[in-house]
Amino acid sequence: MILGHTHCLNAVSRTVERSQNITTLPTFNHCTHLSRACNIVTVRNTIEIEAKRTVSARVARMLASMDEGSIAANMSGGSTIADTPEWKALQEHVAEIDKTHLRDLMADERRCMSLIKESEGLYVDFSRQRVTAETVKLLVNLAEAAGLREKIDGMFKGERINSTEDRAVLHVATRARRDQTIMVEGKNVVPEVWEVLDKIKSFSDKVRNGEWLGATGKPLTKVVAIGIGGSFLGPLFVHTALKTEPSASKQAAGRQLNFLANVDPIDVSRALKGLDPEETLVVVVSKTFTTAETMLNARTVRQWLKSHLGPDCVSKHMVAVSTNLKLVKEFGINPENAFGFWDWVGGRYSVCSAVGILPLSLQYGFDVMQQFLMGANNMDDHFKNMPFENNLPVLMGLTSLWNISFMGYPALAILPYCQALSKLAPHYQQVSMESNGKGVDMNGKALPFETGEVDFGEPGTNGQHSFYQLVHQGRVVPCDFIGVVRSQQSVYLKGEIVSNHDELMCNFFAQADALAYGKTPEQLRSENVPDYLIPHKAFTGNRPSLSIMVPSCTAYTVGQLLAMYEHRVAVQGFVWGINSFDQWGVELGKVLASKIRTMMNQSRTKSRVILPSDGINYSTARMINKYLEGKTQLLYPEGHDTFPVDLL
Ligand SMILES: O=P(O)(O)OC[C@H]1O[C@H](O)[C@H](O)[C@@H](O)[C@@H]1O
Repeated sequence: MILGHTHCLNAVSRTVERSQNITTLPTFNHCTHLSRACNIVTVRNTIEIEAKRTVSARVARMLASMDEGSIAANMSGGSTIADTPEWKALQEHVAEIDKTHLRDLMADERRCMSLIKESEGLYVDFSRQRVTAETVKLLVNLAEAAGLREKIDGMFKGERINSTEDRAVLHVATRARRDQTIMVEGKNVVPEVWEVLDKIKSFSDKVRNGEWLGATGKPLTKVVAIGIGGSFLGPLFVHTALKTEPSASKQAAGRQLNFLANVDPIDVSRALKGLDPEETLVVVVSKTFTTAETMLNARTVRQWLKSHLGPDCVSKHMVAVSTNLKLVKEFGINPENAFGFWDWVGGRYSVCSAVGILPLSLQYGFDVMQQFLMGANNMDDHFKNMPFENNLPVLMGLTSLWNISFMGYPALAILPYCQALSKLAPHYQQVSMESNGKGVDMNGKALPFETGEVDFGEPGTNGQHSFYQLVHQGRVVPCDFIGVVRSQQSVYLKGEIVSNHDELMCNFFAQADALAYGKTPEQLRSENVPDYLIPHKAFTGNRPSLSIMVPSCTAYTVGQLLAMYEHRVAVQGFVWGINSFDQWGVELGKVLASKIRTMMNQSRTKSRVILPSDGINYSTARMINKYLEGKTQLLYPEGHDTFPVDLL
């Protein structure tokens, strides 16, 4: 019992020490280290007393508010990765690292050399992480204790590692080479993958070369991709990355790809604005084909097409990407015009399936997208085969886990110094936060530590003029800096001392060192900064970051980056012992929205006031009634569609 307490209170103390630098405190009611044998009330009192002695009043208050139930609920048996000696060794190692400053660590060139990895054309520099060779060794030990190698192999072998949905996790198969073999339950799935890819090539070629025409005989040069979440963010990331890439943009000449994700009618209006329905092809992208937002948007756009082109236009103007071909047919899309994928591809991991490859091939041509698939496949091979010490996604996953679980830094800023990568952060937000934002392990046991990280980001240098202040002098937020050697676009003005891209990259190099080194009061004094300003102008430094440099931002390297970040998330989840491939946390809100939808319909059609007795709380009922009073939307006119004003 004492051991358990000591361990938990160490975590508490560390967190409180850093509490100026983090957003949330850990969930102490997940303390599984409390001995089951001891009396629950005594446990709580002991922690309270200890906590008051060792940590701040804020944490003590939190602990005091824990009820017996929450402690008891988490005292079930079984162990987690946090019970292993390898985890504990890392916890103890934190004290060693706390004695160091990055300023000194960076002076050790041998250390830096061992932390810079060059592989697959990528240059990845871990030297500004708060780690030493010893930390890496301990992290690799932890990975081995967690069975990381077996788990990676299990994923590639098509084992049903998504246990709560009883599914394999094989997005790697969607970018497999034609001659690769990836078995799922005794069957090689690669031929099926290529059957769909061949169909995408043939269809996108026909649309692009004018063989496939719209209902009125016009070429379909505009594409609207309707989808949300994983059926949107990955394709948007890749589309944004390739827009200004010279060879891809040449292929896209005269073509346009718009996305429609939000159920907000404003998004409908913006996605369709300026489009001629006669020249527009609509791709409905939904793994399930049941997502409320996507289906309402699909019905809305179908109506927009029909109202302009007549009732029979759907077969020429609408195609679908889904695993649910039955619902595609019921929607009215010819199954011949549907592009399938499989339940072993998770939504947020689906950009390499038809979800991304169809709309992107329509825009850039299949050959460009094949380069993208090859880049992702290259990173898959690297991830599968490379020893942990030189495995880029493994090292990224382990160092981020170190930051989150041991150093107490729960966020990550993704800062590409490349405008083309501006949608990496929103995409990665879903991949990371939906995958690893979990509270229980694979067996449903509450975890004694928090998982997941808070991801956000903006391209540099924009972020520098926005939120970097906090990152430099406020909370500690580990950063991923991503730079590109050769820009997609080159500008070098006569008379300027550097090119525009060099100017951008000067910032990329500077920011990582500014975070690591900071600026001391002594330095400021030597610059004659007045005393009263010294505390304001000092930078503590010692703030960790990762620097990634890619040779150029092409379809191939974008594929590599995508897969590297996907696998980073898998590594974290595998080591924490959670299921990174389900997403039950998104369900509750959907169920409540559906309940409110029914009430809203009754209220709109029968002018009925919503009451708490309808099974809704007072505050929500009152707020909905207030909304309904606003009369921003009148009763739906019988038999008429209303479109956003812009599209009327
Ligand atoms: O592709 P769909 O079935 O329409 O799903 C779209 C999205 O909706 C869900 O709410 C999930 O949280 C996402 O993981 C998914 O990508």
